[in-house]
Amino acid sequence: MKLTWSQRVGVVLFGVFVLVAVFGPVVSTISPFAIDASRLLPPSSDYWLGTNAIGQDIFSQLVHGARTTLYTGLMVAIISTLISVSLGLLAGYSRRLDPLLNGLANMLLVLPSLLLILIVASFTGGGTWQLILTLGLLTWPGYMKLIRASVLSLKEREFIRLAQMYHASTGYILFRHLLPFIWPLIRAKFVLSFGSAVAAEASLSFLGIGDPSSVSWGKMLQDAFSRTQTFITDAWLWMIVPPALAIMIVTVALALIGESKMTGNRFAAALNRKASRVVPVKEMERKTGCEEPCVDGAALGCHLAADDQQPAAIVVRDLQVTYGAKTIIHPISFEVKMGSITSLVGESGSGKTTMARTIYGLVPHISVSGTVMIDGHHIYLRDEPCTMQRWVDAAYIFQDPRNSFNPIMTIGRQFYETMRLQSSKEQKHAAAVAALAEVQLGAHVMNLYPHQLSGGMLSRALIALALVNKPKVLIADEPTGALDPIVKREVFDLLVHKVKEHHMTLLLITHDIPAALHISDEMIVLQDGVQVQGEQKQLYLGQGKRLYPQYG
Ligand SMILES: Nc1ncnc2c1ncn2[C@@H]1O[C@H](COP(=O)(O)OP(=O)(O)OP(=O)(O)O)[C@@H](O)[C@H]1O
Repeated sequence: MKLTWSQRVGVVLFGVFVLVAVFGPVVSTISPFAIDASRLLPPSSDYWLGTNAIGQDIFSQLVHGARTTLYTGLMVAIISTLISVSLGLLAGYSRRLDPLLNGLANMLLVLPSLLLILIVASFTGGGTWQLILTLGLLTWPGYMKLIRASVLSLKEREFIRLAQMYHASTGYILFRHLLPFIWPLIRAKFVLSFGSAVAAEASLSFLGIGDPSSVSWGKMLQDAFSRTQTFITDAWLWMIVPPALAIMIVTVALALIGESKMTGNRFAAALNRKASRVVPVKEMERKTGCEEPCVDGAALGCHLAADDQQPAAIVVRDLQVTYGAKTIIHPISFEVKMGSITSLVGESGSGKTTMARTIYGLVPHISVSGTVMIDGHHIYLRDEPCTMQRWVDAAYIFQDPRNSFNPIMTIGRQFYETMRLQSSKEQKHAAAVAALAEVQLGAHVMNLYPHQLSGGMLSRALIALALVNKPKVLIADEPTGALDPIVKREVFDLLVHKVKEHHMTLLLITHDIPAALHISDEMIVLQDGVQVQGEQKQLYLGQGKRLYPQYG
């Protein structure tokens, strides 16, 4: 992690006070409570910072006070951060818990926090731990709402939806996929909570709500301000300035460490790259006793294509997709034969992506009616006894390769997560390297992050990722859409070559009509969510040929 100069200043200043808190009480031989000197002595070689109005050593109080103040700050930061993060994650992720947790946070936010802390602290007594708990339990709502908002946006990403679909546990999704994205927020929350707790502890001790049995910087200030001698002599110089300066330096140091440049930029960068990695599944092993599809024509989900009795890899029957009152896909039926290439073409907004996502099971049940089967497995049948294994039975390539990888994980790690056929790390590594070699990428790519690869390399890596589990069916949504024409053609050819080499079934969404006509066994044309047939279809395909001659 590279620190800015201001953060380095913050770390050095804060480090000095941590050293004082740890070693100061050892160096200082005088007890902070001992009253064995004259009153209001100015700084000298015996009493480095002088004495207070009752003859106690101010240096000793300052170093012992550092311990109390920093300990309080640390504990409050830990408690408050833990509560913010866990409640923020739960509220953002769980629709059921959100109203309750968000309502609680809103309620605490509208109450005047200082007044609330004062009331609670007065009732709980003046102990250090009472103060820590009061501050820790009342200062979480602001960041909790920030974390909740981030999770609400992150959970709409493809990689989270896929993980949910394949029954990855909530804990796995929260810790492996969401937590890394909100890590910068957590870091900022911790550092800023620490600073505010130091200031709050000082303020409460100054107001007389603090632990009477321990010494703290706030208590030193309260002591100084309560004596008139402080102001009628020069004593304010050593009674008020040292603790006030210490509080100021520690809070400024923490503010510098937690400044937004460290947190904001990385957070924004992480969030701005839409992370839609493929399948992060832990718990999707095939259930035992599951029938092999299409062994017997009567078996569940088994279907033979009508024309030549070749098994159908994808069966779509009376499929309709509706978002609210809007019908995106009107009832449509078709089949894609095993080992064939079918292209789905149509104008922008005609529903191609919606159709592909629906076939792969990425659209909520509530929006879908009709039947979809992949390799004999129903996609939208509840209580389906034999669930399809994604990336073994079928794989999906998203539109934009740069958006298809999690930006904060190496390519290698993303390969490992999707693998289901290999058990040991060595086997996974070997399979990933072999898949990358198939698309002419070297093994070094495994150690790179997505931003270190060009668009063409990412497209190839995505194809390799799709191939690594040897799926029977591949659905590719404009896999070359974001590339320049030359690389586009190279990647397109590579994809088709690999599909044929591995005898896979390909459902391809593309705007490249001439290329689609060249490679496809079947063409499906969509217009406003309706399948176009006959003369109208030929007319559209003919127009496409003329409009996009560069692809021909
Ligand atoms: N989640 C959604 N909620 C509401 N409407 C949606 C949603 N997703 C897509 N749509 C609508 O569905 C229609 C079809 O969108 P879709 O992305 O499937 O088109 P497309 O043919 O793939 O377009 P393109 O070629 O530009 O990618 C559009 O009118 C779009 O606004």
